[in-house]
Amino acid sequence: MASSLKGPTPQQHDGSALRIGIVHARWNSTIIEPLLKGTKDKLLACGVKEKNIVVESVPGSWELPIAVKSMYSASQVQASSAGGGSAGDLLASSTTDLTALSSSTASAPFDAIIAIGVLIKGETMHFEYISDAVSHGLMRTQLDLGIPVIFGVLTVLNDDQAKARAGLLSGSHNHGEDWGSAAVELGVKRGA
Ligand SMILES: O=c1[nH]c(NC[C@H](O)[C@H](O)[C@H](O)CO)c([N+](=O)[O-])c(=O)[nH]1
Repeated sequence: MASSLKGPTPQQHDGSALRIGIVHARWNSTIIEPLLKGTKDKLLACGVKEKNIVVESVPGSWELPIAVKSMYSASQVQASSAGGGSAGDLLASSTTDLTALSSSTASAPFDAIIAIGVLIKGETMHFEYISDAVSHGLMRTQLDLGIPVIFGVLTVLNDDQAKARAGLLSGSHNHGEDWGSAAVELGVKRGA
């Protein structure tokens, strides 16, 4: 694969005080799983504590914006009722369904939320409509809520493009790593 000028220039930031949410779709799970692993591994490498990473899943990418909003809102409600508290040691890391969030996740505000999905072009216009709606929905959610929402949605034209961006092909890069870095950077800068 020819080398490209494209790609982020990540910065080094200390994520040890951050609380990060991850919401991922279950569609195309053979691509979702390595993306999720790459994201989590990068968060841990940046010092984010395992117990401060909360993971939830939804059926597909269409549900990501509302799931991000629900994750944010549930943590805000719990944080206010529990008297706030730092991101510190208040959380149990768990892979929970969205409905379980309000009961199972301890209270502390999120510093950033990462939305992960994989949209692969099919025969119809379904791909275009979902891609457009989800990208605009996630952008609106972060601006409305004032919390960084990292765009971790692949919109690809075929399976090989998806595999390449999940780091599954020889010499390919797992884009989840970039999303983890972005979440830490924005989380740190937001709290600065
Ligand atoms: O995450 C995805 N959801 C997809 N559809 C499901 C959609 O996101 C919703 O979950 C569903 O429409 C129910 O609301 C996809 N396709 O249809 O191709 C896809 O490629 N990726």
